[in-house]
Amino acid sequence: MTDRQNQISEVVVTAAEMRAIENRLFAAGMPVAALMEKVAGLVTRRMRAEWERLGLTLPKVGVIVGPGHNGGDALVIARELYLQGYDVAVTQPLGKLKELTQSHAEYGKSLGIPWLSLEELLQSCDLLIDGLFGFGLERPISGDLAEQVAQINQSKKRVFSIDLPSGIHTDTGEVLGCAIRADYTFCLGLWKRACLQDGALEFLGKVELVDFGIPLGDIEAVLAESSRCYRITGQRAIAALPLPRPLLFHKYKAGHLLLVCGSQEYAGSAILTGLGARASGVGMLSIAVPQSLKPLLVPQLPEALIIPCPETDTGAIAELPDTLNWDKYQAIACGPGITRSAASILPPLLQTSQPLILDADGLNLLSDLGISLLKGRSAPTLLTPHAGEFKRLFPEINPTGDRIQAVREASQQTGAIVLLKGARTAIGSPTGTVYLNPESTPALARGGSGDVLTGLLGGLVAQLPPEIAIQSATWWHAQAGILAAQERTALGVDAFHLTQYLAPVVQRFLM
Ligand SMILES: NC(=O)C1=CN([C@@H]2O[C@H](COP(=O)(O)OP(=O)(O)OC[C@H]3O[C@@H](n4cnc5c(N)ncnc54)[C@H](O)[C@@H]3O)[C@@H](O)[C@H]2O)[C@@H](O)CC1
Ligand SMILES: Nc1ncnc2c1ncn2[C@@H]1O[C@H](COP(=O)(O)OP(=O)(O)O)[C@@H](O)[C@H]1O
Ligand SMILES: [K+]
Repeated sequence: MTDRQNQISEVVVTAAEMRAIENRLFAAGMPVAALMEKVAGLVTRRMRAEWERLGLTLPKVGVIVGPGHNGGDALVIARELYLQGYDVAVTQPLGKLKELTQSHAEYGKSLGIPWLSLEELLQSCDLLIDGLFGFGLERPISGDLAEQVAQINQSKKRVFSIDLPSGIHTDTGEVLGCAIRADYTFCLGLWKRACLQDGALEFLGKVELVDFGIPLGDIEAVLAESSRCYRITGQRAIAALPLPRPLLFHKYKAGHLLLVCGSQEYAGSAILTGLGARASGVGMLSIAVPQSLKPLLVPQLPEALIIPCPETDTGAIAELPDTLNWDKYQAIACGPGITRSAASILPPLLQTSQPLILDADGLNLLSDLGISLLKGRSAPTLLTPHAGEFKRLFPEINPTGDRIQAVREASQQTGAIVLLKGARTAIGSPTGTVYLNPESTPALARGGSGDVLTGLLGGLVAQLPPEIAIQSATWWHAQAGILAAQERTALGVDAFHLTQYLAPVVQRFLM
C-alpha cells in the first residue's frame, strides 16, 4: 500500500463529513457525472473480480435503483455490465429520480435494458446489486418499500451493496425501519462509520473500501474541526510496537507492569491475564494475587514476581501489602477475577500516579464507588468494559446503539480512555478521538478472552503512551483470535490458546 492508501484506509467519516468532502471536489471543478462514472467503473471492476473468485461466470444481474445518486451509481454499473455482455435487468421501486440518475435511467432504457417489477427481477436474476440508498438515507424505510426490502432479503439472492446496505444509518449503523442484508458492501471513497458499528455488522457482509482518489487535503480541510474517528489498521498497530529492540536494551527499558487479579473463585483469571501480559514483551511482570494462589501461578508464569496478598474469607484479595512501592511500576492493571469482595483495593490504586487499567470487577467496584473519583487522578486511566459493565458505569449512555458516540461521551465524562468491547471494539479518548477495530472474530466471545486483553494491554501501556498502546493491544488481541480460529476453528479459540497466538500474529505481519 502507498502512504496515501494507508492514510485513506484509517479515516472514518459521517454522512455530513462525506457530503462536505464531495462538495469540495465538485466546487473545485470535478463534474458530478464524471465522478459517478469513475466510481461506478471502479465498483464494476471490483465486483466482477469478486464474481470470478466465487466461480460465477456471466451471472444474470438484477439492479435495484433508488432515487438518488446511489441509484445513479447503480445505473452506470448496470449499463457497463450490459455493454460487456451481461444479462442485466433493473427494478426501480420509487418513481421520481434525481436529475442525473434520471438521465442514466433514460439512456439505460434506450439501450434496451429491461425495467422489471421486483417479483419479475427476483425470478430472473442470479444476484442483486443494491443501489437503493447510500449515505443520503434520511428517514426510516416504510410501507411498500419496506415490503420490497423484506422480499429482497427473503429471496436469499447474493446482494452486492453500493456504499452501504440500503436502510443502514450511515453514522450509527442502526437499521432505519428495515435494511437490505448484503453479502458484499463496496464502501465508496472513505470508510463510513456504519461499516464499523456493531449494529450494522450482520447487514454488511464482506466490506471493501473503493478508493476513488479523494485528495488528502480535502479530507483534512473538512475534518480539521471535527472529532476524529480512525480505523486501527495493522500497519498502525504494528508500527507502534517497541520493535525492533535496540542492541543495548535492558529489561527496565521495557517497563514494569503490576497486575492485580485473581481470587480463589477465579484463579485461572490471574493466569490468563499474566499470559496476556507476557506476550506484550514487557520487561518485568509483577502479579498481586491472594496469597493462596501463589503456588498455582509460579509454575505457569515462572518469570513473574508473585506478590502474595492477605485474603478475605471468600478467597479474594483483602488488601494490597503496604510494602508495595508504586514508583517501581510504569503501569498497573486491576480487575480480572478479583470479585467484588476485593473492594478495599480500589481506593489506593486510584490514588497512584501510575497509568491504571481497570477491567471486569475492577470496573464494577468503580461503579460502586462512583466514576467521579477518576477526575482526581493525576495519571491516565483506561477502562475496558463490555456492554454490561459499561451500562453499570454509565447508566445514562446507551452502549448498544451508536457505540462511537457512547465511548466519546464516556471518555469525556470521566477523562479516561474508554474501550467498549464488542465485535467492533470502540475506544474513546478524552481528546474526542475515537479508534475502531475493523476486524475480529466471534470466536473471541468466550470467557477469559477479556482477561488476556487486559494483560496484553497492561504490558503495552508499561512500554508505550496509553492512547497508542490501547490501539495496538486491541488490534493484536483480535488478530490473534482470527489466526487461532483459522488454525483451530472457532471452537478452538479458548483463552489459553489465544495467548499462544499473540506472538505468531506479529511474526506473520512482520514477514
Ligand atoms: N455525486 C456523485 O456522483 C457521487 C455519488 N456517490 C453516491 O451517491 C450517494 C449519495 O447520493 P444521494 O445524496 O443522492 O443519496 P442517496 O442516493 O443515498 O438517496 C437520497 C435520495 O433518497 C431519498 N430518500 C432518503 N430516504 C428515503 C426514504 N426513507 N424513503 C424514500 N426516499 C428516501 C432522498 O429524498 C433522496 O432523493 C452515495 O451513497 C454514493 O452511492 C458517491 O459515492 C460518489 C460520487
Ligand atoms: N462477536 C464478537 N466478535 C468479535 N469479538 C468479540 C465478540 N464478542 C466478544 N468479543 C471480544 O472478546 C473479548 C471478551 O471480553 P470480555 O467480555 O471481558 O470477556 P471475559 O470477561 O469473559 O474475558 C473482548 O475483547 C471482545 O471485544
Ligand atoms: K446501497
